Amino acid sequence: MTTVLYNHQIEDQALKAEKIAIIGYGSQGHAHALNLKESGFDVVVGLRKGKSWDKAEKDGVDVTTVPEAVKQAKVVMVLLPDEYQPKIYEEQIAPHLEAGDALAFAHGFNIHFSQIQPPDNVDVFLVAPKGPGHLVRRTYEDGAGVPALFGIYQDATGKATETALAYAKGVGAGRAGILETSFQEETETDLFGEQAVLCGGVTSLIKAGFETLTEAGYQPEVAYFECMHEMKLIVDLLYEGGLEGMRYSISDTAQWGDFVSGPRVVDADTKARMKDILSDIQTGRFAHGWILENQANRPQFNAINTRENQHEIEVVGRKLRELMPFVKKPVNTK
Ligand SMILES: NC(=O)C1=CN([C@@H]2O[C@H](COP(=O)(O)OP(=O)(O)OC[C@H]3O[C@@H](n4cnc5c(N)ncnc54)[C@H](OP(=O)(O)O)[C@@H]3O)[C@@H](O)[C@H]2O)C=CC1
Ligand SMILES: CC(=O)[C@](C)(O)C(=O)O
Repeated sequence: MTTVLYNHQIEDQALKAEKIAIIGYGSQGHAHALNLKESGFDVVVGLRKGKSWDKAEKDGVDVTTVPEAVKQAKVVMVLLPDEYQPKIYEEQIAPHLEAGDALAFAHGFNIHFSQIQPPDNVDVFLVAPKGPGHLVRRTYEDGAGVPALFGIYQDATGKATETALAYAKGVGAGRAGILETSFQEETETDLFGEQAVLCGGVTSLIKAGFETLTEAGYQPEVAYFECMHEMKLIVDLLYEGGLEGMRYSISDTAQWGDFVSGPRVVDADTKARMKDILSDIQTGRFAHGWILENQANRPQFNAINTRENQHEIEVVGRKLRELMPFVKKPVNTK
């Protein structure tokens, strides 16, 4: 596998001579389209009429229908929700792919779990920023970048790696680092990370801590500041300096608490359950459940989402964030 690459190691003139279609303009789509455009690439966005189409037009990017964008482009980056990709691919993308085109993804789910099976005569690659799309955009605007993984599934032209690296540079990843992976490794590690650590793990930990404090009679506002608001500040220190950097900045009292109480919260049983989660991903059990949930029109997803949005931490948090103008507005209010 290729070592970590940066802008100075990546040639992008060939890709700059081609048109890139970004299919979807959501969290990742808007970031890829705007970052690539500002990096000097020729971008067209493929959408349906609606909220994203209006936003793309307002942002000044070239927007058209999905089939038209595919017809115009040499590289087609699919940034639709994973669960919608197979149907839209079959109906609106596949019929318009030509030999020598490139089909790209920011997550390997549908290729790895064989929900999309591309023709043999196109390149298929992955450029997966390791961060939420809105921060891929915000970081780029700040002059920095979010690291990305790239992977090659199919190299029909012999230039798939050159194209993928130029694309990754264009979205800003070359300012941070670009690491080679495979569709299997990106898919399985990304699903594991978002379930057991980043999203599922952290939100469960935050809610459990908040509930422990409020059930003990402490003010919900204090519990919110302790368990949710300060989480970003601690994670910022981890982002900048790892465990050592964070521990340098917190008190020795907090560091001792970290050492003696942390292992009581996350213990060997937790790690055993993490291995079960990884097994569900590797065997396809998770993917199968997600595909069925969407085929049934998301009954569990919608019920849990409603319940989560009504959790006391959300009620308290919305009230407090309204009082703190410095807290950046949630991405869904832009
Ligand atoms: N969110 C993230 O930060 C990350 C996401 N990824 C991957 O990126 C890909 C995109 O995810 P994400 O950006 O979160 O998706 P979002 O849900 O944020 O955005 C989806 C986009 O697809 C459009 N869309 C939905 N249905 C259709 C349709 N039928 N025809 C045309 N356009 C449609 C939506 O437009 P409309 O307004 O019309 O609904 C919207 O612009 C996924 O593969 C995901 O796994 C990878 C890394 C991180
Ligand atoms: C931001 C990211 O990479 C996630 C959490 O895996 C996702 O949104 O898919």
